[in-house]
Amino acid sequence: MRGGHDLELVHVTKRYGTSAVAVEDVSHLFRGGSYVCLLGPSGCGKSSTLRMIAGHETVSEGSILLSGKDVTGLPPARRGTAMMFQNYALFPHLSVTDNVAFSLKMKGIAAAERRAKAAGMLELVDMARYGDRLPAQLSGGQQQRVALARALITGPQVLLLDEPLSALDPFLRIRMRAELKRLQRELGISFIHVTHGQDEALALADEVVVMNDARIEQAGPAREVFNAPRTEFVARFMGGHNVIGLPHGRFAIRCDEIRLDPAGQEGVVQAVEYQGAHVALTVRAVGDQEIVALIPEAAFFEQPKNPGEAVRLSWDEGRLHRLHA
Ligand SMILES: Nc1ncnc2c1ncn2[C@@H]1O[C@H](COP(=O)(O)OP(=O)(O)OP(=O)(O)O)[C@@H](O)[C@H]1O
Repeated sequence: MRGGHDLELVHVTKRYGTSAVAVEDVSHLFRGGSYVCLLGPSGCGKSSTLRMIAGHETVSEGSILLSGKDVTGLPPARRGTAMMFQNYALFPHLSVTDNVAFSLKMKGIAAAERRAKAAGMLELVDMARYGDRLPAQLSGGQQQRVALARALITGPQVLLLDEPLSALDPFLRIRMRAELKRLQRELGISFIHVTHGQDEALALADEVVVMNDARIEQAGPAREVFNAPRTEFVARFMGGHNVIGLPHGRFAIRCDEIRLDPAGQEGVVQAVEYQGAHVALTVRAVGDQEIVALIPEAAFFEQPKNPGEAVRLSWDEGRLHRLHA
């Protein structure tokens, strides 16, 4: 069933000039009110997809529907979407309030109403005290909140975020991540968030859409994409998995499903990496395959292993996921 503010891509292709396709025949339904992360390596077509949804880039073939209405040819301001850019793109000479109220001014809304609405939005992003400052007088995280308020003031059904956290330091990134999720829940609109980061996608998304080479490789709930990668690319890109070649096919298995077991397969430790809660053991096993075992740290330090040592590994056959080409 197609709900209220579903966004649908129907056979969408993007070509830049005569060069190769950036997005190839992508069809996907983004459910209204969901937090979706578009994830994939550099150049796979994430930003192009987002920019086409926003209307900042033309669609070469196919169509984009929002709430069942074809918005493919509409200008950005008339689609019901809003975009928050990676560099925030704030006007340096305008105060925070005027930046947030800018699109309302363009629409001819009276000054008093603009200021009231902007104040409400600044409240929402916890920036009410900073209305009179200029962007240069704010920290990166604060500028980002202003950019969010500026995008949200148009009342979009879908907010598009292009790598919104990439300019922040790791500590702030985790705080803003929680903030984005809270906002999305409170507003009940869809967020489509482009990221390189697997952790970020897993932490935020109701749905993870993994792109590779201009196409969607896998889409689904975060837990499903992580636990049951369909292809070798997804298994490797999401991380946390081994890809193992066995006589009956190629399989993925989570690194934390591999255990040290005196009755297991033989291998030689190549590397030992302390990761806090776990220790990652890289082991060269049968057939010269590298297998990473994540061992809980207490268990590891009961019987520590060093590079060059022989170990034995095992796993439950039932935890193997067959990979498709
Ligand atoms: N304006 C443009 N003109 C020509 N080619 C472009 C343009 N924008 C993007 N491309 C090409 O299209 C492909 C997809 O680019 P896109 O920016 O959508 O990828 P991305 O997944 O967002 O990458 P990144 O994570 O590095 O931002 C790339 O090969 C890129 O070089």
